[in-house]
Amino acid sequence: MSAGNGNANGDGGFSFPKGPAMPKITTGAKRGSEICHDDSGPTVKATTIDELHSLQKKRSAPTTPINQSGAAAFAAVSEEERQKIQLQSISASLASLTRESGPKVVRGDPAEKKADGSTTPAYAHGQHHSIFSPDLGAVSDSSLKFTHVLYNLSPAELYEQAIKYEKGSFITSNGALATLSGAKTGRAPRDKRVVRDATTEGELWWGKGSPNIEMDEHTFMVNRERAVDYLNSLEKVFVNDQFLNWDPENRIKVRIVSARAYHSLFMHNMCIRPTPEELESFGTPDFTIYNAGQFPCNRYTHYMTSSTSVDLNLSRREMVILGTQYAGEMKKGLFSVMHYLMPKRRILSLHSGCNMGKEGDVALFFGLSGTGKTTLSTDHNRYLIGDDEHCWTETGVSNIEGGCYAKCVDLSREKEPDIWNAIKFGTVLENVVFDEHTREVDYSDKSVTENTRAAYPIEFIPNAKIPCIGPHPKNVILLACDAFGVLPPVSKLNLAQTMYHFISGYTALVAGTEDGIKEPTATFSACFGAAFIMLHPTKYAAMLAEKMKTQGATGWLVNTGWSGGSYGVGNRIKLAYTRKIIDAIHSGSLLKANYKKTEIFGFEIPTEIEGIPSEILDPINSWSDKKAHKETLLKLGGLFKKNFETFANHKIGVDGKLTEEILAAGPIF
Ligand SMILES: Nc1ncnc2c1ncn2[C@@H]1O[C@H](COP(=O)(O)OP(=O)(O)O)[C@@H](O)[C@H]1O
Ligand SMILES: C=C(OP(=O)(O)O)C(=O)O
Ligand SMILES: [Ca+2]
Ligand SMILES: [Mn+2]
Repeated sequence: MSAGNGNANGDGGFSFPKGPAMPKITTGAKRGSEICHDDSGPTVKATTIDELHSLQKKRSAPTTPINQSGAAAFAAVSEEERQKIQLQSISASLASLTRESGPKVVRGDPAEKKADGSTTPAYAHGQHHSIFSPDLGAVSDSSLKFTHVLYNLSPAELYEQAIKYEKGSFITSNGALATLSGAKTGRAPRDKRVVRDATTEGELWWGKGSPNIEMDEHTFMVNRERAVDYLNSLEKVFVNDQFLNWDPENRIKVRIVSARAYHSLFMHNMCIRPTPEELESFGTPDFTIYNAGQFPCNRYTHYMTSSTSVDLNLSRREMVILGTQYAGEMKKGLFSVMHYLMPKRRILSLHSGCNMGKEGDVALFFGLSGTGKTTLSTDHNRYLIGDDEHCWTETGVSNIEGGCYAKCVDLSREKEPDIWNAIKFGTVLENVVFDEHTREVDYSDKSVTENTRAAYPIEFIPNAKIPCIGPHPKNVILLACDAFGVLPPVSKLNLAQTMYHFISGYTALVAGTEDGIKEPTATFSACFGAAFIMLHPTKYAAMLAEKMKTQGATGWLVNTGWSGGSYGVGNRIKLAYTRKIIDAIHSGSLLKANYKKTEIFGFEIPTEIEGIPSEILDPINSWSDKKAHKETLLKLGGLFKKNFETFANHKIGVDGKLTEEILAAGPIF
C-alpha cells in the first residue's frame, strides 16, 4: 500500500510547507459602537429560553367533541382515561408472555427534556404525562424501566427521529427521507415461516411449491419473545395504529411496533392513515407486527436456517420480524394475512395494480416484481386506485393499502413524471445514492442495490382515486417481463388462457447485473404472487374465473420485457410503446382490432396498433435469427409445460370442465 500524501508524523513524515501566512480575517471589532437603531421590533413574549421554546409548539390532535344524545354525559371517556386505555393496549402488545404483564409504557421521546431539565416522561406534544404502570408483580429488571412509545408520529417528527438517531438517514434535495435498509435490500422469502396449527393445518397450502414453510407454535413464541424483549430493551419504540383495505366493511386494524423511524414512516405511508377521530376509537388491533429487524433470530432455534426470520401466526394474529430491516417485508407480510382473511369472506385478494378511466372503466395489472404494476397503473390520464394489493368483492375493487412502493432504479422525470413528482417531503427513499453536498439523487446509481425504492402516500399521485375503490374490472392485464423476448408485446386471451397464465405467473428477468450473464432466468409464481398466497393457487384462480365470467372482463397478456431478441441481443420494449398498448386496451380500440393466432402458445395478437411499428407486434418479425427465435420459443414453452405439471391434477371450480380447458390453453407442440 502506498503511503499516499498523508501528513504522517514521526521519521520521514511530512511537514506543512511554510508558505506565506493566510490573510487575517477582519472581524470589525469596532462594530459594537455602530449599533443600528432602526430594527428593534417587539421582543418575544417570553422571559426565559425554555418559555420561548414552549411557545414554538402548539398542541395538536384535537379530540372529538363527544356528542352524546340525551343523558349520560358522565359516561364520556375523559381524555386522560382514553390515553390510559391506549397505553394499556400498547403495554399488552409489548407484554412478554413469560412474565405476568406488559412493560411500563409512556408516550413521548425519552430525549425530550422538560423545561426544568428533568427527564420525567412526558407526552410527545410537550404536555404532562399520564403514565400507565402495570402491577409490580411483573418480576424482571426489564419492568424497572420505561418503554417510551412514539405513537403515530407525523412525517416531520419521524424525519427528526430518523435523522437524529438512525445512521444513513438524510434529507435529499427533493425533500424525501433517504434511508438504508441494511444488509437486506429485498424480501427474504426463504426465511418466511407460517405457524402450522390445528386450524391452519387443513386451511393453508402446504408442501411442494407452497410458500408456506411451516414452523410450530412453540418456535413462534420463542421468536416472538426474542423480538418483544429486544424492543422492550430499547429506549423507545415506534407504534403505528393504522388500517388496511378501503372497503369499510372489510377494513382491518393493524398495529406495527418497530424500532426505527424509517419503519414507522414507511408504514405511515403504505397503510391507510386514520383520522384523529378514528384513532381515538381505534381499540384493539386485529393484527400486530413486531418488527425487531435489527436483531437476529437465534440460529439454534428449530426451523431457523439463517439469522433472518419472518414469522406469521394467523391464530394469534401476529407477525414477528427478526434479522431483516427491509421494509417491504412488513407490507407484503400483511398482504399474506389478507390473502388468508379475504377468501374466507369470499373476497378475492389480488397482487395487482388498479386504475380507472374517466368513464369508470377499471383495469387490473397483475405481475411479478418489476414487471410494471406500479409504473403502468400510475397513468396521468387515469385515476389511480392502487399500485400493488387489491380486493375484488361482490361490488367491485378496493385497494388494501394507503400508499405506493415504486422501484426507482433509472427513474426519469420525462418517462414517469407522476412518480418523479411523488418523491418529495414525506416520501421514504430506500437505498438510493445521492450527491453528498447537493443531496441530489442519482437514480441510475445501483451501488447499494438495484432494488431502490420510493414509498409515498397514494395522494402524492395527483389523480389518485380517494377513497381507493372502484367498480368491477373491465380489463385484466397480465404483465410479464419476458427477457427471452418471445412473448408478443400484447396478446388477447380467452378465459381459459387467462387462467392458465394467471396460475403460471411467469416472468423472466435477467439473472443479475454482473457482466457476462446473458441467460434470462424464468420465474413461475402462481397467481403472480406465490410468495404471498396462503391457499392453493387454484382457489384464487377459481374465484378470478368466476368473477371475470360474470363481469365479462377481458384478459390480456402484455410483455413489458424484451423485443427483437433475448436479453443481450434485443432490447427492452420502450415504455412509451407499452403505454400505447395499454391505452388501446383501456379505450376499447384494441378489442376491435384484427387478430392472428401465434403458433405454440396460441395467442391472439393484433396486426396493428396506432402509434406502434406493426412489425414488433409479432416477435418473429423483430428477430433477425429466425432459427434462434423458434428454439427460444420452444424452450420457453417447455418451461411452461414443466411448471404446470404440478397443477394438472387439481380441479378448478365445481365441475372439472374449466380444468380441462385450462390445461388445453397452454403451449401446444
Ligand atoms: N416497457 C416497460 N413497461 C413497464 N415498465 C418498464 C418498461 N420498460 C422499463 N420499465 C421499467 O421497469 C420497472 C417496472 O417496475 P414496477 O412498475 O415497479 O414493477 P412492479 O410494480 O410490478 O414491481 C420500472 O423501473 C420501469 O421504469
Ligand atoms: C414490495 C414488493 O413489491 P413489487 O416489487 O411487486 O412492487 C416486493 O415484491 O418486495
Ligand atoms: Ca408487488
Ligand atoms: Mn410495485
